[in-house]
Parts: sequence; C-alpha cells; structure tokens
Amino acid sequence: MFSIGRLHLITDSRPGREPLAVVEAALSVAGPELVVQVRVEDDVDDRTAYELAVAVAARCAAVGASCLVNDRLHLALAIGAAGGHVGARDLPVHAARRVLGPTAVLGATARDPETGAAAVAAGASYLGVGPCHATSTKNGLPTPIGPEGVRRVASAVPVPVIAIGGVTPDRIPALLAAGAYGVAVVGAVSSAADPARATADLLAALTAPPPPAPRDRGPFPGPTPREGSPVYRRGAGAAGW
Ligand SMILES: Cc1ncc(COP(=O)(O)OP(=O)(O)O)c(N)n1
Ligand SMILES: Cc1nc(C(=O)O)sc1CCOP(=O)(O)O
Ligand SMILES: [Mg+2]
Repeated sequence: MFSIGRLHLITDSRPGREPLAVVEAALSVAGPELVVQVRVEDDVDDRTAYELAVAVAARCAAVGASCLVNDRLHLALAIGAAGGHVGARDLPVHAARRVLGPTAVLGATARDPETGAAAVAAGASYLGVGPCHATSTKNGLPTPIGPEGVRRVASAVPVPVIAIGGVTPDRIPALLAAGAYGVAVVGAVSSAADPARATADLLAALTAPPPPAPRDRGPFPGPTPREGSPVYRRGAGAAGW
C-alpha cells in the first residue's frame, strides 16, 4: 500500500546554507518518519545536484527515511530515490509518471482543486498545496491560500495533501484541521538555530491530538464524520498513507 510521511523537509541550497548538515540533524530526530526532498536552485548544475542527492539518499537509507527529488527526475532515477515532485513548469504529471514508473512516489503542486484533481487523474500520489502562508524562501509565488485554500484542494482529492509555504509548528493545527495530511518545510528547519529541535517541534505539532470540535464538547455525541471531511480524512491517513 502507498505510504508517505507527514513531515517533508526540502533541502535549502541557497548560498551560505548547509543542506546536508540540516538533513542529518533532522534525520537524527525524525528517522524513518521524515521525507527529504532534494531541491536545488535552478542555476545549480546537474553534477552538483546529483552529488547532494546521493549524499542525502545515503543518509535517508541509513535510517529508513524516504528521499524524493524535486524537478530533476533523471536524478531521482539515477540515485534510486523513492520518487519525485513536479510543478507547473516541470514535466507534466502524466509524463513524470511515465518516467518514474507505476510504483514510484510522485508529488505534484496544486494551488486549486481543479489542478489538484487533474494531477491525481494523471498519476500524482500526493499533492503539495500552497503557498499556505507568506514565505521568503522562494520568489514569485502567488498570494497565500491559507488553510481555507488547503481545505478546498483537500476536499477535492483522494490523496494526501502536503501543505507548504511558511509552515511553522503553530500553524500546523489549522492546516491539519483543513484536511492536510502533512507539511513540507524549508525555513522552519534550515533557518532554525537548532534544526534538530525545530524538527522535533514540527513532529510534535503533527502528531498532537486535534482539539475537540465544538460538537464533541456537549453531552451528546456528534454525527459520524462524512467522507471528505477533515476528520474522516485524517482517519484514512492514519490507516493507509
Ligand atoms: C511538497 C512540495 N510542494 C510544492 C512544491 C513546489 O514545486 P514547484 O511548484 O515545482 O516549484 P519548485 O519547488 O520546483 O520551485 C515542492 N517542491 N514540494
Ligand atoms: C519550494 C516552495 N514551493 C512553494 C509553493 O507554494 O509552491 S513554497 C516553497 C518554499 C517553502 O519554504 P518555507 O517552508 O521556508 O516557507
Ligand atoms: Mg518544480
């Protein structure tokens, strides 16, 4: 059965960053629960990207974590990654699926329900949905869609939604309540003074029990969650994703 972690760490290869050290720190805390997406800036050459990806994949394999590669699917194949992630300016999802094969993990970016549903129909196994909040990590992004935008996409698709963009531990409860299965981060870990501690804080927020819904606080039980509701979706995720 398809399974994917709830915390995705995307490498930060901007000048002055130390992506491998950050990945090692995060893996030391999260182990097999972490998904590491190797992402390099567009002007980084393939050889440099490949060397980073090989190093990240080896660290992931040592603890049983998953490694994905952003954009450059030939690198994903070359290093034996679990899969890749594509967006609007990359290979179309159906073509990415042909490249990676039927069993690989394939993520696709979606900022609205229509794009999300089309990506799933074309073979995406999860969706990266955002930007949820403002971020300084990447330029040129549209206006943040907030938890409500996540809710719109999550309610339209039967695959895990990974919320991205300005994610911090305190923002995670609202994203999960909106139907996100997990989150993807760059700065919350890479820019932290203590990346291991930051990883632990993100994991704690992802696994904390949700606050009781208002209808659960009274003397009478609430209605059974409907298929498609966030409550239902989180249960489905725990069972299979
Ligand atoms: C989990 C996740 N979600 C979204 C993205 C963004 O992908 P894309 O739109 O292709 O932009 P780039 O990352 O390639 O600049 C992602 N990488 N991961
Ligand atoms: C790489 C990327 N893609 C996004 C999108 O919305 O498509 S947001 C983003 C950067 C996320 O970094 P941070 O966690 O530091 O905000
Ligand atoms: Mg891309």
